[in-house]
Amino acid sequence: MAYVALHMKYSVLQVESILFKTASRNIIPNWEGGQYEGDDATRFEALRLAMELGVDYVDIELKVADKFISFISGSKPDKCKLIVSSHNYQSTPSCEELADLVARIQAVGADIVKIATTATDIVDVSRMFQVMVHCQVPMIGLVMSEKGLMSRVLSPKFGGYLTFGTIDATKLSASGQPTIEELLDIYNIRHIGPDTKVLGLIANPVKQSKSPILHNKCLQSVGYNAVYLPLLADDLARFLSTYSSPDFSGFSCSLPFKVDAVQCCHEHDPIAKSIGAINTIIRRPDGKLVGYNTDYIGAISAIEDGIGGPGSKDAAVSPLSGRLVVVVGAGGAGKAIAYGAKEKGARVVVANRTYEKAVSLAAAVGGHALRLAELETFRPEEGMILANATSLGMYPNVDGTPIPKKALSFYDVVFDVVYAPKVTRLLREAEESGVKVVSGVEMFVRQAMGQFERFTGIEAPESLMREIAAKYT
Ligand SMILES: O=C(O)[C@@H]1C=C(O)[C@@H](O)[C@H](O)C1
Repeated sequence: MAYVALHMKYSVLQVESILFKTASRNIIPNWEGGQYEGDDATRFEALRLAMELGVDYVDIELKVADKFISFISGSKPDKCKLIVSSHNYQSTPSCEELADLVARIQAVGADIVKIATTATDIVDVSRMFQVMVHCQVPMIGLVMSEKGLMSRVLSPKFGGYLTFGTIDATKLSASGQPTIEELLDIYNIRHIGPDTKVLGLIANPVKQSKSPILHNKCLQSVGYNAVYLPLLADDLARFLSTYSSPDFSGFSCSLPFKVDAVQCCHEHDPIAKSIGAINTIIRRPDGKLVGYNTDYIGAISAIEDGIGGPGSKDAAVSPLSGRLVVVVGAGGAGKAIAYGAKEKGARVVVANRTYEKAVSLAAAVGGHALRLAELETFRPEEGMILANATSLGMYPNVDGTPIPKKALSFYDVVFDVVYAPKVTRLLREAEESGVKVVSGVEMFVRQAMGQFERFTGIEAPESLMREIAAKYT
């Protein structure tokens, strides 16, 4: 498997096509987590031949490095650098253990140290970063699995010698590996260096999000030195306290952390405080975390313009005024929509799987609560508006929907916060029932505009955001 390694030298990247004998798992020996079951002599001979053919690097496992160096009896061409590697497919050791491993690899005569571990929690990556920034020799430090992605993209920021990307997304050599195209075109890795700010979406799941493509393309368009990452976290507070550097300067916050985020922030925008949910966290230079909610304006303005046409969000009297809005879901997005609908003069009904949460949110906005099952027959009046604020229908569970199709004809307008896929089962069935629909893509773009301006202090490039959202959702 030919590998393309993105080689960072003083943050100038050279994309080099390098044959790594052991880079691809199907020729990493099985005792190092790969699939190669042959003998070392055959492997060593192939590496020796590769050096003769002029490869820039040869990568050999620490366990057999002494044996390999004896095998080539010191006849390594000066041009070829020897990478000595260690793979851990189960976990990421402590900083001390990683530092000890660096020393052991150095001691066998490596030109470049390479340590690849596995993240069981996204905070594991911070230990690799700590060892990399203090390493006195060229070092490749990578943390495998989806939770380790930031180690691959931020390698140039923390002094990594190179990072790996696969040419074909269907043929990874290690879990969580991005493609070369993603590294270059989405993460703009050629321009990542020690001063690059880190932004990202803290959520679980996170793979479905289009925020990375949206924000990274817009950051590049305005020349702002930051990269936006999908951050698959298990605990919001632990993530924020681990990555506490001012360089980690702004986050989108989504399922399931929008309500937790309130307790994690030191200060809150008044609207976010009233809603009781945060989808945008800004770390000020003094280290304080400030919470905002851009879902509110994103969803409500999308629904208003969806009901009354473009510009209705600015009308003296909101098209929502006096209407009955049924909000399905009492989590972060549901709180934002229920609060926003009330602010716009609507009457609010909240339905939620956990009825007590529906009762609590309904009480907060002076509305009523429903059990999910009651949606099937709930039809107190004409002209109602339905807003789905659950993740039902979100990729990959695209067959989910919060309400039976036959009940959709009770509504004038149906809105879905879910934007991946762009046309959810709920929106499809609403259209089939002759109901006006408002896509979650509208909310997604509008809430992202507010976030972008908080992240950068620069007005969001709306037309570019709409172009990207149209292309990638
Ligand atoms: O990228 C997403 O899917 C996130 C989804 C949301 O609901 C927003 O509040 C976040 O800001 C972005």
